[in-house]
Amino acid sequence: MSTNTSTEARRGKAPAGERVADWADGRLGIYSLAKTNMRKIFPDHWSFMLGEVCMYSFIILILTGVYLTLFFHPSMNEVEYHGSYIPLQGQMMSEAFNSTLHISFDVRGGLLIRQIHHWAALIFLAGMFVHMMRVFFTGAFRKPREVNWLFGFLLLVLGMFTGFTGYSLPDDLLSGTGVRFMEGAILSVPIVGTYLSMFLFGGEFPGGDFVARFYSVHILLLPGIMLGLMVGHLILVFYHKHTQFAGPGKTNNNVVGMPLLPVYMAKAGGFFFLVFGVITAIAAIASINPIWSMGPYRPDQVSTGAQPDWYMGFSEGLIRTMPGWEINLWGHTLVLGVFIPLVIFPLVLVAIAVYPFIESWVTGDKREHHILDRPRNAPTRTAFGAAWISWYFVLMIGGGNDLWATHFHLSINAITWFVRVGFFVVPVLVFIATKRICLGLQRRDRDKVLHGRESGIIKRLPHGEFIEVHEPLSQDALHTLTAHEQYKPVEIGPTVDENGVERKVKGTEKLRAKLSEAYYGEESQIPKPTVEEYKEITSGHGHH
Ligand code: HEM
Ligand code: HEM
Repeated sequence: MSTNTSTEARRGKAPAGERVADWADGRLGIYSLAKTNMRKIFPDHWSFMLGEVCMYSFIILILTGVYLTLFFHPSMNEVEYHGSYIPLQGQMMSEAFNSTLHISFDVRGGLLIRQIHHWAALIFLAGMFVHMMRVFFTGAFRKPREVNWLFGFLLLVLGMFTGFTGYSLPDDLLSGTGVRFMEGAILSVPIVGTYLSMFLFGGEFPGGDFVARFYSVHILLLPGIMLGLMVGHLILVFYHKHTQFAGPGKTNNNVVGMPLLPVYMAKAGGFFFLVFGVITAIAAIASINPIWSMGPYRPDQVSTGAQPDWYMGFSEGLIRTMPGWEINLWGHTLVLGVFIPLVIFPLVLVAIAVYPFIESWVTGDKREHHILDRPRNAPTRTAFGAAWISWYFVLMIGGGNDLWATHFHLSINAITWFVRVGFFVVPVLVFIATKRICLGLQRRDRDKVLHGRESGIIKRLPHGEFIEVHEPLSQDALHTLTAHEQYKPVEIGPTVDENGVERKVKGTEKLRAKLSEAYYGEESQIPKPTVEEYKEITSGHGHH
């Protein structure tokens, strides 16, 4: 203490900022925390900004959501409308709908904030979708990041349900139709369906409770869990350190990039305002969910062109295109036309969650990976990803079959049949095409390494032959194009033991060997050039 006082006396009083920092360090240990973390290196690539888009749109959702809670009344009590929107004057409606009209027409900045909230939700989910694709196609989910992939997956699913509960709140004709859809799906569950529905709606649909219930789920429960998961997600990104693309000087044991402070923080701060600005500009220009033109919800009415928000479109597609099968058993009806889609719905999503574990089982690869794959170098994975996306989009076409029919003058039955057939056929075609494209790109890389880049310069040789001059690649480019590993498929191994006794090969072993062959067999990768090949061609014997 005395030394401190004497140093202080010698130097004069420390600046206020330093004193505050010292005060905080004495209580929170911020110096050592900052020392270890503030200089943390982040690699640079545009696709690493997608995670940030999710984070910023989530923050925007919280900020605008809080503003909306100040004026929104989560109640289904009937009231008569007396606001400034003339066409609905005197109509009976729920307080929820009434207050959303009030937000839209009478609260200062209300409509803009509502629109920002809704657009941010759409962008949040799109951001998560694309971010997930980035992580998937580059193999960033591999060890040690599988748990973080699961955190992300939960964020995606919870995000979808938060969005669903959100757009159900205003209690307009469109949102009510969406909730009715959900009620139908719940009712199709054998034995417990009716009880579940009674429990959720507090009696016969729509009852008088669901807006209030969805409200607590929407503003507290789900965002609370998501916030926790997001913090966990980011802590894990910090803990594992970020992955990076292959390149000179980049290895599995280092990270090449910019320090968190000041460079990355400055960029991230700017990027937050950019995302906020773009969402606000969209919200100010493009109308979204104009509930006044839909009117209040009445269970005996359905709005035309009813569409859920985009991320729920695939589930709607499942139901709209499924044949209306029903079976009657002992006086009970099992509505397979709704129940089967209800079962497929989580399967489409769970396929995402389990993928990292399936891939590591199939490939037998248990090592850590911090260098990302170029999608072309993992053709089977890339093909699976593309097939899954095509599946999702085929179902989305099914979800909007009425709009496709009216906008493109098509028969609704033709679209339904297209989706039914496409559900099985399109992913297979996309899988095959993607794999071929990846292999083609691998061949091109091989060619570039061995023969150089096509320069577009045509030369005529003295004897009249025309040739295109190929320029050799730089050492950096050569490294990047040949840095990927090429695996060998896992094999079943000897089927007789050391005593010559035949052992039983398990079905799972056979499956694994088959799948592994599909991942890394001869058909699934083009051998990358070897040093010998390169030397032979570039030593002057080659012709370019
Ligand atoms: C992941 C986060 C969230 C998503 C995806 C989301 C999505 C939505 C959507 C799509 C709507 C319908 C908006 C409309 O009227 O057109 C909505 C409404 C609403 N949200 Fe959220 N929201 C989220 C978080 C929050 C949070 C954290 C709060 C409050 C703290 C909140 C409060 C509200 C309120 C009060 C409404 C009803 C008012 C209205 O519909 O205009 N939201 N939300
Ligand atoms: C609220 C939603 C989410 C937020 C705020 C978020 C945020 C982030 C951020 C900021 C990063 C680091 C920068 C980057 O790589 O983009 C990251 C990395 C990561 N995210 Fe997300 N993410 C979300 C959803 C998801 C989803 C849906 C998945 C996958 C299902 C996922 C899986 C991952 C993985 C595995 C990493 C590590 C990638 C690497 O080190 O290369 N995240 N996330």
